[in-house]
Amino acid sequence: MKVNQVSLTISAVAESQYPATGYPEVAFVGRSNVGKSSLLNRLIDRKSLARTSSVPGKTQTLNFYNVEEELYFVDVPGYGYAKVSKSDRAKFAAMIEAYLTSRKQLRGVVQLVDARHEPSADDVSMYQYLKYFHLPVLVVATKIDKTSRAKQNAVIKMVKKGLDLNQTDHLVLFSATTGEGKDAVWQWLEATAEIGGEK
Ligand SMILES: Nc1nc2c(ncn2[C@@H]2O[C@H](COP(=O)(O)OP(=O)(O)OP(=O)(O)O)[C@@H](O)[C@H]2O)c(=O)[nH]1
Ligand SMILES: [Mg+2]
Repeated sequence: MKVNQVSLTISAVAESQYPATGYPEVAFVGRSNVGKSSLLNRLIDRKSLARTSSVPGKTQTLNFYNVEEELYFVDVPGYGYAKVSKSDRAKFAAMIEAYLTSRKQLRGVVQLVDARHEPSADDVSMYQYLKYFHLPVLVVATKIDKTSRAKQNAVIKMVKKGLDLNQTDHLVLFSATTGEGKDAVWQWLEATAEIGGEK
């Protein structure tokens, strides 16, 4: 999909603030600093609409991006960041949980993992959690630009095994830096959110 119009509708911390338009939604989850906001920017061809940072913990709210008045991308705070205080972590967890488990418009979740490392215990928990609630998941192994081509098959194996990836879920190797994998992510998004449009 070629995105012409996209804007941040709201940075929400409570359900009452979620948009009421009823468009399908896709959420982006993953460890802090894994590259969620960067993936989002790459998908919509904007350099920095979603704020990114080399310091983990940048995204602290549920950020709803209206894409072409057709769907929302929801940028979710990262998990597994040790420097976030315990009480803040509990707050984030409750907010994310409420959203993932009760949002009717949520069609699927893009879960990011770092292509350079085995999925962490937090990654595994998150994947199991999403599967428990029967949410379709696209696993994106990102920062693939930091891995040599020769190792790509090994990355696929490592991620599939680490998460015990379900047959029905897909895996895409991705780089926000080079754009590799972008079309494959869009294909999944369009199919999952049931939206049309040319790329
Ligand atoms: N080389 C490379 N760097 C990346 C890629 N994606 C993200 N980064 C870098 O990783 C850092 C974190 O990226 P963000 O997109 O802010 O990560 P995030 O998951 O949104 O982080 P939080 O909002 O803190 O949870 C930034 O310095 C990005 O430039 C990628 O595909 N390749
Ligand atoms: Mg972010």
